[in-house]
Amino acid sequence: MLHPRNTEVFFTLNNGVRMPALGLGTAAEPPKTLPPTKQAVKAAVKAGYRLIDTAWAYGTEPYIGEALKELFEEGVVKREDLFITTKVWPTHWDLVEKSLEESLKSLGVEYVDLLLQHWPVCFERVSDPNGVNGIARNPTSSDGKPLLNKKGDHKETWRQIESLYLKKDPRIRAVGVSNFPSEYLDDLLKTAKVVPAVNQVELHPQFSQLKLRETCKNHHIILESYSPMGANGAALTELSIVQELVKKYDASPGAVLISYHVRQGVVTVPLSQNPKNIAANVELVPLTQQDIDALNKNGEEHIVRYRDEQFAYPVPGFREGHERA
Ligand SMILES: NC(=O)C1=CN([C@@H]2O[C@H](COP(=O)(O)OP(=O)(O)OC[C@H]3O[C@@H](n4cnc5c(N)ncnc54)[C@H](O)[C@@H]3O)[C@@H](O)[C@H]2O)C=CC1
Ligand SMILES: O=C1O[C@H](CO)[C@@H](O)[C@@H]1O
Repeated sequence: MLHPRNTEVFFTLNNGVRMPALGLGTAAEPPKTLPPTKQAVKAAVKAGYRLIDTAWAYGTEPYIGEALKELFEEGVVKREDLFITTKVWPTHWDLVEKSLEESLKSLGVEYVDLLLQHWPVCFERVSDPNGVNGIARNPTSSDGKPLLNKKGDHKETWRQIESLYLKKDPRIRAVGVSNFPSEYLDDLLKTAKVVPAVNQVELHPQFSQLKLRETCKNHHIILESYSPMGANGAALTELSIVQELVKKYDASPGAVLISYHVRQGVVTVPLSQNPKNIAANVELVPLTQQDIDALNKNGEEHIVRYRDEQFAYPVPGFREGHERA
């Protein structure tokens, strides 16, 4: 039986915008900016990817901008065929429009398809010549602890995002959040005028987040998985339950891990700069409901969060499993 490729699957957001199921992740931590990002974006688009996931905080937007310029000039793809996501970092919790303007300028495009609130957290803004556009990405106090803005209100970020959206600002087609647990979504929705279209969170067979899946389903919020390989080191590709499916379907582990999401209506954005892996992640493996249930069960019984952000510890669920601080 023939199956579509993961790059050929699209989901419809709660405002009617179509979002590709598979995208390319481009996270980096400045000042380790990543020129290879440019080549990765070009390889991914040539392999059929239409979604690029980035963020103001990654520092990779200028490299993505260079790749897009060349892809447009070479006639490989048109802007309207792509779906570009960027995000507002907690340093800009009350400066959403400025963040959007800086991202658009770096990307060299007139609009993004999806603007996300990166975290339900507020930081102090501290000057740093090595930061992103002169601002420290992860400001810390003298004791090394995250410099949270105690008077900040993370719901202000959503108010600013939804206000741009409600004004029909042509620079954004859809809006959403990231790293919102169920409790924060429920709270946001008490006052929100716009229901987020997407919630991008860590999600994979070692962290299946069944409660959050239910909350998002009830509100027609599409879930988007980050760290689908288990972040740097791609530990999930070695997981025995994944390896069993690799054998069962004669597939690559990357394809199994991506198909696990796509078959559940979840968008995912693996990071890779390796053309072989970029191509491998495209193959849709016809996992059965039984396979998916087993993977989800594993992710409830043996939870591992691969991303550990100390600044997020005040957010419910982000401290569990992490011993420091
Ligand atoms: N909203 C948020 O707070 C976050 C968003 N993200 C987004 O999600 C993206 C992906 O998440 P990451 O944490 O970067 O990790 P990931 O789980 O995508 O893993 C990346 C690692 O997997 C490897 N890899 C990729 N495909 C592979 C394959 N087929 N076989 C073997 N290894 C493979 C890569 O070489 C890299 O070392 C980020 O680049 C970013 O765009 C990531 C973290 C947090
Ligand atoms: O999106 C993100 O990626 C980084 C890792 O580079 C993480 O801090 C952030 O939430």
